[in-house]
Amino acid sequence: MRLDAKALRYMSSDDFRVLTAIEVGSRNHDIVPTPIIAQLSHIRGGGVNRHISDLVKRKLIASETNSKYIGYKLIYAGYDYLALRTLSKRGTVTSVGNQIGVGKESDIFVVAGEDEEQVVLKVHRLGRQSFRNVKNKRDYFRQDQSPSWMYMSRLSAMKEFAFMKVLHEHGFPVPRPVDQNRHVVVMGLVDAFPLRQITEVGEPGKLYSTLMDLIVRLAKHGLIHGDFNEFNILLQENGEPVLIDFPQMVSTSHPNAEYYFNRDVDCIRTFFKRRFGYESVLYPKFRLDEEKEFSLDVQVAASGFTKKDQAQLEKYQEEVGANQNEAEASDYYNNDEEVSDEEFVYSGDEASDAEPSAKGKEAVDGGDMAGDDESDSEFITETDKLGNTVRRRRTPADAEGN
Ligand SMILES: Nc1ncnc2c1ncn2[C@@H]1O[C@H](COP(=O)(O)OP(=O)(O)OP(=O)(O)O)[C@@H](O)[C@H]1O
Repeated sequence: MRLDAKALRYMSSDDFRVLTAIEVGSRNHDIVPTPIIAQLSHIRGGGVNRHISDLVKRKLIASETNSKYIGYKLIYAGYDYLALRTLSKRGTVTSVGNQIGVGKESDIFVVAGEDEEQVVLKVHRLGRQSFRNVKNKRDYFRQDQSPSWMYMSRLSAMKEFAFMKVLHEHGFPVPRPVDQNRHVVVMGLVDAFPLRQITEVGEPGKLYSTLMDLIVRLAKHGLIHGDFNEFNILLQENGEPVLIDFPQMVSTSHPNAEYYFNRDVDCIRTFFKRRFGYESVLYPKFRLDEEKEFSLDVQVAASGFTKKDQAQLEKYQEEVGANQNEAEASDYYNNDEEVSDEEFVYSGDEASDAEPSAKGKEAVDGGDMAGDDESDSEFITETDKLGNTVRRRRTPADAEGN
């Protein structure tokens, strides 16, 4: 995935007006005809054609023909540009740096934020891993009938940001929420390793209790993570966990709340047994009569991420099987073949019906998802300050011997 921020500088404000006009026009048109683009961008005459062909060349939009006319639509990169431009105007992103992660449905970058501080930029890309699973995928492409992938990615980013905000405000260990626009979330950079990469901890019992306490504390606040596992928990050097990803977070009043709660608990139990040989007879049980301290689920709904949004995302997750436990699903994702971003068109049509699939986490995590294979030279196993054995990706600093 490319997120070539340098190219932002070479975009004129008219280029952006045309790009924005296509975004706006997409609400009512599968493919936006040139006269509408001219009208929405207020660029008259031949000017608009020049900008359009420029944007096509830069692969920010794609041209498409239907039975009546030739029109244009945004593709991934174009949507990225619009979000980046907004974030940079707000000053929450000042330059784009390196990609540090590829999730199943996101790309993660470390970028400079306000005052040059390093922050994480997460670009949501719903649909990337799931084309082959979706039963009614055509529905997602027809904007007039149901949400497009672009829209779903935006909802997913809104959800992540809304939850991160309320959780952060209530002292939960999550990254600091910085900003959100379209399908992009900006958050604090957490200096930690995913639990998935930790092969040994000093006191597994202590960490186990901390994590179970976190599950219970969330429930007391009206929430269930729904995907509480070694991929979504980062472990800091002081031994404290940070939750980074909550795509499936649901209210404790959700009809399947008990199932999700138990699955979170089981995930941790299974992981601790397998990875650290640690087992405990003590583990939390779901209790609806639990005295709720807060109803964060209600606060999230009030924050702008509505119940309707939540329901739409849930429908999507059911369709693609995304509410499958991530650890169980990892083998499946590893088998996906690589796909180029250009092939992935958001709204649409026949052309987007090809089946691009996940790059999968392996693009960044190396062989990690496939198992515990330590032989990958992309990775280093070392001991951190707390005596935990951790496995991490090699950086240029390692090559320089720093
Ligand atoms: N705030 C952060 N600070 C540091 N690293 C982060 C942060 N957010 C994400 N990462 C890194 O990026 C990786 C992927 O992030 P995340 O789990 O949010 O993406 P995702 O698309 O939801 O991935 P998946 O669904 O495959 O787990 C994480 O495992 C972590 O290594």
